[in-house]
Amino acid sequence: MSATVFVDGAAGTTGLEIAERLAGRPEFTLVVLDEARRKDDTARAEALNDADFVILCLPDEAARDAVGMIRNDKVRVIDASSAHRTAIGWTYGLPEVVGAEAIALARRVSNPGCYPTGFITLLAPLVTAGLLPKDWPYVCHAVSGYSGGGKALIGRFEEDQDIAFRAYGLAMGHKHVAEMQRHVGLSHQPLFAPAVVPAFRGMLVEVPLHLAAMPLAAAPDVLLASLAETYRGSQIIKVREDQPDELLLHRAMAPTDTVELFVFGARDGSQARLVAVLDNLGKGASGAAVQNLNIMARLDETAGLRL
Ligand SMILES: NC(=O)C1=CN([C@@H]2O[C@H](COP(=O)(O)OP(=O)(O)OC[C@H]3O[C@@H](n4cnc5c(N)ncnc54)[C@H](OP(=O)(O)O)[C@@H]3O)[C@@H](O)[C@H]2O)C=CC1
Ligand SMILES: CC(=O)N[C@@H](CCC(=O)OP(=O)(O)O)C(=O)O
Repeated sequence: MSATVFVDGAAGTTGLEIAERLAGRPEFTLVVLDEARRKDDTARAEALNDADFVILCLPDEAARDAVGMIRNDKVRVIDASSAHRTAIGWTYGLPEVVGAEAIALARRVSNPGCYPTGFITLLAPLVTAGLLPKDWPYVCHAVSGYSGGGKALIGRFEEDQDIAFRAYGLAMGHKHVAEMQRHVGLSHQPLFAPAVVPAFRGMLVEVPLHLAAMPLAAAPDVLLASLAETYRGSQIIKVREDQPDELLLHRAMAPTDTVELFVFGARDGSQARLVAVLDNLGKGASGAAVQNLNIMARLDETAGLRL
């Protein structure tokens, strides 16, 4: 018998891509509300309580409200918003870091943010292994395609074709900083400098490191070897052992649910640049939600993914 999956927010950017990834999967029966009822709280409450799985693709406040509407304790939730990423009672939905079994057993799973997916997959294993310090003030630069900001930012970039680069988060305190700190286990908040470029999807997340100035930092080749060992066998997180001269994002990037990790090291080992390249709508959102759904339903975790 197939499990029912209600996608709340299915008309949005993330929700649409989850529906695409689930289409044609016999293990699941997809439930979405039609245009007239998709914001009707009575219809939503019914769907939220009737489904085996609920995937929330909503703004944070609406996601919190949706969780509050669930009265049936059998319903299992995956929240794509940032509402519950450091909340008590929620499992952080990054199986490569928290372990798939924790997600398989959870009733409440919070999908990671797109930028934190890059930051945490790069740093968490290295800090846990003691190859980089946890009490260092890390910096994270990142650029994202404009679909990362949902329908509102898509509308803005498609209306104003003159924007070449948008730096933002300039007041600090971006909503992703808390989960970046928590799920790497850092003593200090990272300084996060995000930007948007006029490409629909795709992102590059970078952690530059002054290794020579850090206490107990391993050499770049040791960092690379550790990441390669951590993700050996993963079909989703691929550690690239080469050091290309440049990394490009393309305006018409094909959707992917993979993450590529790079370690660029200075010849004398004094500096390194850790870089993750991913699709904000893939492992950064919809692909991660489907991977977590597969794990929670104890199916092949890569089923329906674009690898
Ligand atoms: N886009 C991305 O790359 C990523 C997004 N996320 C997160 O996923 C969530 C969804 O984002 P995204 O798809 O980009 O956003 P969108 O703005 O594209 O979609 C959100 C959808 O939610 C609907 N909605 C808003 N309020 C309600 C409500 N009260 N009841 C029912 N539906 C409602 C909106 O309706 P309407 O169409 O009428 O506006 C819209 O269709 C957000 O929390 C976002 O932060 C996480 C990682 C990456
Ligand atoms: C380009 C852009 O605007 N990106 C969004 C983050 C997208 C994302 O990861 O969504 P969550 O916040 O739910 O994690 C931002 O910076 O707010």
